[in-house]
Amino acid sequence: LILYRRKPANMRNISHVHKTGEISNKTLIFHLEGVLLRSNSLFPYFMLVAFEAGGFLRSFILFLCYPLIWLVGEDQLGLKIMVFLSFFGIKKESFRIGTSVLPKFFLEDVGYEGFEVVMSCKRKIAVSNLPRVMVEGFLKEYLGVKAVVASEMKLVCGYFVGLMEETKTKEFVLDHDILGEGKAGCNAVGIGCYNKYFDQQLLSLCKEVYYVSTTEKRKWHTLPREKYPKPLIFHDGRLAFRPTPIASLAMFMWLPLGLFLCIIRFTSGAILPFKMCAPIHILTGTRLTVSRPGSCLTKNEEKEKGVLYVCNHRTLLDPLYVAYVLNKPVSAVTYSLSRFSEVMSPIKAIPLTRDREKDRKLMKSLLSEGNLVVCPEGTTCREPYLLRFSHLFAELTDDIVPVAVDVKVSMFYGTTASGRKCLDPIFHFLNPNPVYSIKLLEKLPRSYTCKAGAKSNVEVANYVQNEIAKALGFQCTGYTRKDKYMILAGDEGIVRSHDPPIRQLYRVNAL
Ligand SMILES: O=P(O)(O)OC[C@H](O)CO
Repeated sequence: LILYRRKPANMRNISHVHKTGEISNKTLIFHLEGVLLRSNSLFPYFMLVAFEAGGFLRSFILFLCYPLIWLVGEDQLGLKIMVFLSFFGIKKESFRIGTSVLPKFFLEDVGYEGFEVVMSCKRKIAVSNLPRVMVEGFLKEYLGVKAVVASEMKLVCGYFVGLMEETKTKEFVLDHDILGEGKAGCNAVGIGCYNKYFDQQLLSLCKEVYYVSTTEKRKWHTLPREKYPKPLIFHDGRLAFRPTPIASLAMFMWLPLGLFLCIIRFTSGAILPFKMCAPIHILTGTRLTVSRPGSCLTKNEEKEKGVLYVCNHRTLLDPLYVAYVLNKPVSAVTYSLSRFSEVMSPIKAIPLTRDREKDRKLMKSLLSEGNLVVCPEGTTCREPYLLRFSHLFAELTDDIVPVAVDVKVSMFYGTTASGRKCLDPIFHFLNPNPVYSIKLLEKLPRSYTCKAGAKSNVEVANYVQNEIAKALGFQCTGYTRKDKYMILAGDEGIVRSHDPPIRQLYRVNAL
């Protein structure tokens, strides 16, 4: 039984869209929450805004208000309460969550069946009850919608006051000539959901109207990753889970214990020798899986110096885990290392300058002293993709060992593009069971090196990138650090180089 709040005369069920196949050349007006998203609750999206833009305290207040929001209705007064609590006092200029954080969560909530219908139309107009700043980035970037009809947020001196302007949908559509084709009497098709508010005036502009029932939506499948209209490679924000009310409750209940475990994990890692901190890490719930190449290393190879370990970059902690697995002294070079991380690092960690000559000299001298770990992507990537490998490392030595690194977290991401980088290890260790996986691959064959094999540095870098991708089942891309930061933070990710390291802790004998 399908119940509709209001059934226009020309209304049909969405399942008819496929049968007729007539809408591909028409303008489609669809309701984002009603037609694309499987979940009926908007709370997680506001929780993300509150947490990422406002912090723990703001998200906690929003969480405490959830019973009231639920009572007054998430679509009605509850929406206004969520908007107010999440946005009040946030600076508009620095608000990038709509493009850097929310698209991942929207994509994970998209229903495959609704998505197929929406994407079958070339010209799409989206309507949403959420503020424009939350949805526009996703709708335009991933779905290619022509226009978004959603509320603007009121501003005072560049800050959100937490109130939405009233949306005059029909006027907006007509004024901007979004429908074209002579406005009234145009060839538009509307799709809404029976229990979601979908501007009735807007519907009156449509020749055909389709509705989705909630019964139908419950049977919808999640959109498989390979069907994403564009690969999701970069995203920002600390929360690694969808903050539904129940999941948020779990997070807030976990925090006191999590903080305690985080302090133990962090301080033991920074102060104790690896051999002593390993059992502490295991007891506190961190996991490490290691895989080594088939051919066993000879005693001489184990003691070898001057080996360059080239790994992909998942978090700031990659070189530490590689050092732990190797169980021999190594140094690490890395870009954008915060002073805090540099000081706390239990291995010799030195920031790169991005001046090719200076970096070459630095890495050469470190290799002459011992083994070195380098992450040529130059920045971390959270998804199963590898960014372009900078080829500087390939020129330095022929003794190269690729290392494939992966990390699994369930609550917080230990990386950030626009947040405080010094908190990266703290957030990583705040996870209940962070899992690290290190795969040491075969040393590069002589034929695939620059000196002995006469390969170009680019060929070697690409070869290593491919070997690591194969080992992890990831995809190689040509994206760079600059691309990532332009997308997520709106800058090039250039780090102000600081003075020479004030303190480097040589923990060689700690091994
Ligand atoms: O993700 P990023 O840009 O903070 O990169 C991490 C740094 O390279 C520190 O290892």
